[in-house]
Amino acid sequence: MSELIDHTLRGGWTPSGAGAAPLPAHALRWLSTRIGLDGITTPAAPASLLDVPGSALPEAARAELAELLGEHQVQTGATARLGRAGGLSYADLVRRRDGTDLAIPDAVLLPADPAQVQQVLEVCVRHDVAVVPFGGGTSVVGGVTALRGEKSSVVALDLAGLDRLISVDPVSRIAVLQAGVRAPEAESLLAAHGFTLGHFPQSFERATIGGFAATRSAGQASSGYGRFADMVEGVRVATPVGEWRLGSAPASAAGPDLRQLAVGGEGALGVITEVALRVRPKPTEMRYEALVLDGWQAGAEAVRALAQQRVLADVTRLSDVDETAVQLELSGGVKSRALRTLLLGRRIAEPCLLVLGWESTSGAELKQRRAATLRALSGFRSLRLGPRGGEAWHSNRFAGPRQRDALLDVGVCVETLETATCWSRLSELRSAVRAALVRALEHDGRAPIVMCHLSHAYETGASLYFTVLAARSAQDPIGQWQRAKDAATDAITKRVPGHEMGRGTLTHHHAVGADHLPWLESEIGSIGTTVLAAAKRAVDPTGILNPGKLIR
Ligand SMILES: Cc1cc2nc3c(=O)[nH]c(=O)nc-3n(C[C@H](O)[C@H](O)[C@H](O)COP(=O)(O)OP(=O)(O)OC[C@H]3O[C@@H](n4cnc5c(N)ncnc54)[C@H](O)[C@@H]3O)c2cc1C
Repeated sequence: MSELIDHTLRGGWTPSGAGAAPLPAHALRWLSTRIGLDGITTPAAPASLLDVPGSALPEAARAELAELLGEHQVQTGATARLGRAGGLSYADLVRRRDGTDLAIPDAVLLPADPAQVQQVLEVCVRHDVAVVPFGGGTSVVGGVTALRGEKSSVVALDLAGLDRLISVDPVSRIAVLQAGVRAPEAESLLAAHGFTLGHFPQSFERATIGGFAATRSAGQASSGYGRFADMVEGVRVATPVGEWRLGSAPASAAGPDLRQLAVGGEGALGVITEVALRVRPKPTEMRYEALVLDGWQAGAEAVRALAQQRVLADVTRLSDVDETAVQLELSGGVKSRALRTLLLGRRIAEPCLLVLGWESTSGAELKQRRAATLRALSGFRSLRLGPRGGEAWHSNRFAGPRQRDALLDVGVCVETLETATCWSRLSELRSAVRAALVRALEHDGRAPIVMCHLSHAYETGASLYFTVLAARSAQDPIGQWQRAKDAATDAITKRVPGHEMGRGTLTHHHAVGADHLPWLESEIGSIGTTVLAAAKRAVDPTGILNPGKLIR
């Protein structure tokens, strides 16, 4: 296991925590002035100081599981259990820091292969033990919170042992990977065969193949490679009623696509043990560059043009004026001052950064695709910054979680949320969510920083991803964020007059988990929740799988 995936490491993204990306002094000063930090620091509590209740796993179940997996693969010690006590949302991290309200599993199970996963489920059915499938543990929606539901004990089923590349079919370009393979390992296993998955979410360093499938994840290069769900050709799933394999051809009309019960099933409808994935030749050529457009509306129009003319770059990411300003402020220095002067000279009043990235195995093809993208943008007033801005984004693309550790350390409430909608409602949705977040987090006359970007574009619409920075409430840090999240989610799900749906989706790629569950019916209707409950009864009749997530 690499250091990065040591699950006992829940207080920081890497072993060096905030030290991995310390905030420069100028950034801290600026942040203090903007959001008013009052010096609250909450370092992550060492595991030894946390109160961990004894394991409630019945001895008969523990003994049977130990016989099946081996004594070392059934862990009931405090450190192992704390390491799987929740995911990595802001609320999870705050709880982990002050050690309160942690839902701690009674044991951690470490099966070695799909057959053992199937047998574990059979034992857990017999002993009526709840099972939380655990991949990289990077869920930000309470997906891996160790809820017991109606069961008296709950185990975290850690899939780290399912870490193999099973096969590569270079002719069909399909690779079969086990569910516990983490993204960096998946990329290096595939690179040995000349392939890539092209799935690069910000949680790349820690998240797993099974987690990506179970949550319908989307990576930063989704415009080129597609969302994770688009890559899934087939799945092997362990369920309490037996093993289920789905996906025998690239397309099928044999009824509804039941693979989608696993892809997006969030561990409530089965444990994914293997995934057959479409892979692509590993690119040898890359070009990243940045432009600045004037105003969100113009930027969104430009990305819509790219999507509808089908000339999107593989990475297409538009920051709104607030996110662009923060990026400039935090980078500071001579270069950012020079850029501000340049923007003023070009009369770009509301700079919105657009990062574009193309990847290919052929220089000529890349050139052609880049030219098509830039041609489609020629009707929009923009300032071309060239490769430097794009390459800077590319080399820092996984730095966000490290910076979050540093922000948490200095008392910032830092959290993100995401949604998606069609182009005709995109700006209305952005304004409504932004306003809801600002209202909910305004305190003592100080407004929070609310930033937004668009990083997944489709012909019919796009995603919106919000990042919030506010001074953390010393008395009630979790309630402070929960009220803001509720307000934003209400704004997203609110019915639009004349349109029987909400303004946007509850979640574009973070999934439902426990946190979004109260709003799910507003999106899929009571028929939708009944269908999901019926599917669950069919595959998990005693309800052991991931209680309280996705399905009530
Ligand atoms: C800093 C940060 C940045 C992030 N950036 C992105 C991003 O860019 N794009 C994105 O899509 N998401 C992002 N996420 C969210 C998260 O990384 C994704 O949801 C990811 O897909 C979860 O993978 P995981 O292996 O960590 O799954 P986990 O967190 O372990 O589990 C997630 C859910 O899937 C279930 N599950 C896990 N493995 C299996 C399995 N084998 N079978 C059945 N169910 C399973 C769990 O029970 C849980 O409900 C981010 C999270 C963080 C903390």
